[in-house]
Amino acid sequence: MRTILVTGGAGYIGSHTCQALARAGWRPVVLDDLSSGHPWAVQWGPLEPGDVRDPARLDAVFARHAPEAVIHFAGLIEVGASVRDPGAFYAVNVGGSLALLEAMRRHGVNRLIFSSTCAVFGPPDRLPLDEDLPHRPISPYGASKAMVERILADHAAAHGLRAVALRYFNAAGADPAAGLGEAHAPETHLIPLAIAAALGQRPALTLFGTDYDTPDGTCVRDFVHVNDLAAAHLLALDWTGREAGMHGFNLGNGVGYSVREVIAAVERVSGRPVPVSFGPRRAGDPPHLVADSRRIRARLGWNPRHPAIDDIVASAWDWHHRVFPALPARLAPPESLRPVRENDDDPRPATRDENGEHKRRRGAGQG
Ligand SMILES: NC(=O)c1ccc[n+]([C@@H]2O[C@H](COP(=O)([O-])OP(=O)(O)OC[C@H]3O[C@@H](n4cnc5c(N)ncnc54)[C@H](O)[C@@H]3O)[C@@H](O)[C@H]2O)c1
Ligand SMILES: O=c1ccn([C@@H]2O[C@H](COP(=O)(O)OP(=O)(O)O[C@H]3O[C@H](CO)[C@H](O)[C@H](O)[C@H]3O)[C@@H](O)[C@H]2O)c(=O)[nH]1
Repeated sequence: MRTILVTGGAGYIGSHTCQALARAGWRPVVLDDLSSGHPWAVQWGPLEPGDVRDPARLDAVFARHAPEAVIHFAGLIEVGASVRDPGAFYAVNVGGSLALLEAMRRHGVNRLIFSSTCAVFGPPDRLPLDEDLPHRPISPYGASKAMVERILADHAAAHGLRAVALRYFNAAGADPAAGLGEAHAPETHLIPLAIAAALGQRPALTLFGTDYDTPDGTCVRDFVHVNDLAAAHLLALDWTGREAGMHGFNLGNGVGYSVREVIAAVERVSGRPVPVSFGPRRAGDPPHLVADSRRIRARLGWNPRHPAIDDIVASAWDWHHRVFPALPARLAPPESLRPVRENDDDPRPATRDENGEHKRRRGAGQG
């Protein structure tokens, strides 16, 4: 069986991708510090707890498992947090990628798939967003990913790295049958928050800005099912077996939905109203992001199987209202590995110190 290292494989997109890798005959070894990931999401190979920035830990994992390739999901993900705490984002996203690349070189591994983002582009000059647009990120999060893309291109030229950067648009949906779904804490993403509001778990969903220059005044995003993202990683992996160099691909369905349209989809699927309140714009949010994914379709043969917004929302709804609440407590992380969060929405307990305060394992504003 072929072994692949998956950093951040205990997280949302990483866990779905590990399932796809296992189905394709790979043995995914997950390196994750569990700062936002979950042991219950690691089901298809070993979990190696650790920080991707730790060279000694990386050396031990590479030596023990001898992976052929790497998929690098580990990182901080929240645009708004990156505006408030940019240093943490550069440290983890850029520093972690550099440490990983050096470890790959030390261990003779030269195939890498990297989780990039549409946020590398910033507000674009044209829509939909194709790969030829310049990188002009407006958030530290987007800038950190753009820097890593540049670093990958330089490593490809200097060291023969074969890399694919997949620029996801908005990952959404779940695979409830596999026991997988989105479980960020605190949650910041639109669809899970709208579902939580429909379920009465929060008083209302706050609309961040209703005065954008878009058809209904709210931001427009391109939501792509997480299993369609997972499938793209398999195709990209094959590609690095054939093609030299570093290649970036935009990955979305090519259809935009406004925040209000997503709320309407949650109401249709759940049969419940989503109470809303109105707030100011969120820093770092571009108004309109829709992918032109013709390049990945043509070159890698990517073809999304769940493009309809109602199907995406229905899988998320099933996960959030039925599967996630029923996860047995024994699947919670052991105390020593348990991530500590502030404003924790997760019903399972977090580590607290003797004063009852949440302990934080690191200073980052983790999303
Ligand atoms: N969710 C989206 O819509 C989206 C969009 C574009 C890009 N991305 C990128 O995709 C990747 C995965 O996103 P996700 O939504 O699955 O997030 P996630 O938070 O669920 O997963 C990230 C994983 O990385 C781990 N991690 C974080 N810092 C680490 C470190 N220093 N060392 C080891 N592990 C660490 C976390 O514990 C978590 O399991 C990220 O790189 C993110 O920037 C996500
Ligand atoms: O409570 C909320 C949450 C979100 N939104 C709005 O809904 C839209 C989508 O927001 P998300 O937080 O769900 O997703 P983002 O578009 O901000 O973020 C996603 O795309 C980014 C690139 O822009 C990053 O890649 C990031 O990791 C990924 O989650 C945005 O306009 C946001 O302002 C609200 O109105 N209220």
